[in-house]
Amino acid sequence: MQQFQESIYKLIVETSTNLPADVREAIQEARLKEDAGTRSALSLSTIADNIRMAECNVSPICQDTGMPTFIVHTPVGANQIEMKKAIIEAVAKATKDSKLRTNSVDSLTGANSGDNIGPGTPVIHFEQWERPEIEAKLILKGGGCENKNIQYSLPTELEGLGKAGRDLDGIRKCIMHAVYQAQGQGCSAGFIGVGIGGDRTTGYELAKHQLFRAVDDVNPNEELRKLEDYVMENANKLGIGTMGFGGQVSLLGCKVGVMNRLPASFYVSVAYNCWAFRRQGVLIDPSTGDITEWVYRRGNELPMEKDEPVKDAAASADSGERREIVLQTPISEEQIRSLRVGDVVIINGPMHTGRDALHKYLMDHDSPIDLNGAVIYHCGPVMAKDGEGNWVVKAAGPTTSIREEPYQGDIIKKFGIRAVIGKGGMGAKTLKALQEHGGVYLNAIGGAAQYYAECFKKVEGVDFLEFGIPEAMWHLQTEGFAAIVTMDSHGNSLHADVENDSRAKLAQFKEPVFV
Ligand SMILES: O=C(O)C[C@H](O)C(=O)O
Ligand code: SF4
Repeated sequence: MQQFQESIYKLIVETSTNLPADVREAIQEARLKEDAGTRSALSLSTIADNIRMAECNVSPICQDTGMPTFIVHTPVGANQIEMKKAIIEAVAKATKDSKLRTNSVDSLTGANSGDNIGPGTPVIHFEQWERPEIEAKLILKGGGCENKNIQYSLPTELEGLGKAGRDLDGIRKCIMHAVYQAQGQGCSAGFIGVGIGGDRTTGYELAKHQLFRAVDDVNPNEELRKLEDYVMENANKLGIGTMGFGGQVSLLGCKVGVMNRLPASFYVSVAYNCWAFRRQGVLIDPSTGDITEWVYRRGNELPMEKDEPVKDAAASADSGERREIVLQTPISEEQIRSLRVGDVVIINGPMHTGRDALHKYLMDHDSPIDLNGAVIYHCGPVMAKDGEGNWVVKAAGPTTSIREEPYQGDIIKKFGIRAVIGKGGMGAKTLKALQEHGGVYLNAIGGAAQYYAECFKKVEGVDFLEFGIPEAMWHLQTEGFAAIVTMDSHGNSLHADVENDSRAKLAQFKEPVFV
């Protein structure tokens, strides 16, 4: 069992740090489709850089290493109880080694278990098969894209698309809507797994299982193959683009499965996965516990091509229309008011992380440090201690900002914050506060956790470690953190623009296609 545990550990490390070749291929193709110099193209090169860095550093591609979900096939008679224990041990070790973030949180108290072990985590499904080897597959699907999953109950009425009936065309509309409603918040461009039928639980399960298909496979069901092709061709006409910046590619893969349903229910369940589509699998020899084969082509088969990173390319992009502005924290109101949507800013100086627990806390408590002119980074990093006991940032991309929408505007005003960095954009209340107070929202590239971790030169301190590592307030000395102004202090929001634009585009898919 010791060797089996070691093999599972290798599977976890590979999944978290080395994006498989089929996923890389889809990202490379997207890069070719985006016009050079656009925000989406620049973001894709940062993503490519990040994939390369994660592989090279053997560190998480994205700081959110998700809900570890294993699907294990075992020969008849194999001891699944012992295997489960070994998988749990391997998860705990991978967490200790900073290959996984501490991601298992008590839902009632908010306490982080610290090792990814707890009721319901990790998720392990066993199934027997009549083959002699063990197959273990793993998906690490993060919380931001999980939040963008959606389940439709047909018949229904869909925004922009009208009636969706209990037929293939109704299903088509649901899938188009699913891509639209995700916008950039699940770190588009994304992959979707779709489950048709089942009940509420098995429908979602089927949808998630579709994500285990290779990106380049062909659906054996002719009708579903046509549906997948249709979605791949048309979803990209929505213009959402990488991170919701607008662009040619919003979807990188679509896989649809079907199962029977009850006469009264007709669910279409959609599992949305970000570009950081981390899934891998291994075949294991039960007599030795050794890995005999990898299930998906590994990342090293397809090196990501090098390109200029966003901060270097941005200045020359779009024939000088895009400005690059270097800001030193604390930032003045005047500096902030001079920024416009589309500007690239490079931040130097102290920065502070803060996400869900901190925002809730700050509503009715004081801040442990002066936040006047400060930059708050919506980020739950992976942290580790070095040989001397000092904290180091191992992975630190942005988290979805919209979750802080109920608090953000009030907190900006209460503490004098000048810039908020996150991803996916924020809503009307925050936009109003940015305008009134003089603040900006800066969009970083979701999932680019290695790329941003390099900008944090020193950990100055931490508050609220009792919230758990991801939720604590980390004080970070920052150098060269590049982000794009997507909401400014003049009432402009790129997110609102792209959403309105894609809503209008969605309407072109209203007419029946599969009749
Ligand atoms: O939890 C995180 O760090 C990020 C999350 O996956 C998100 O996409 O918002
Ligand atoms: S931050 Fe983005 S890339 Fe990372 S898990 Fe969340 S949705 Fe995926």
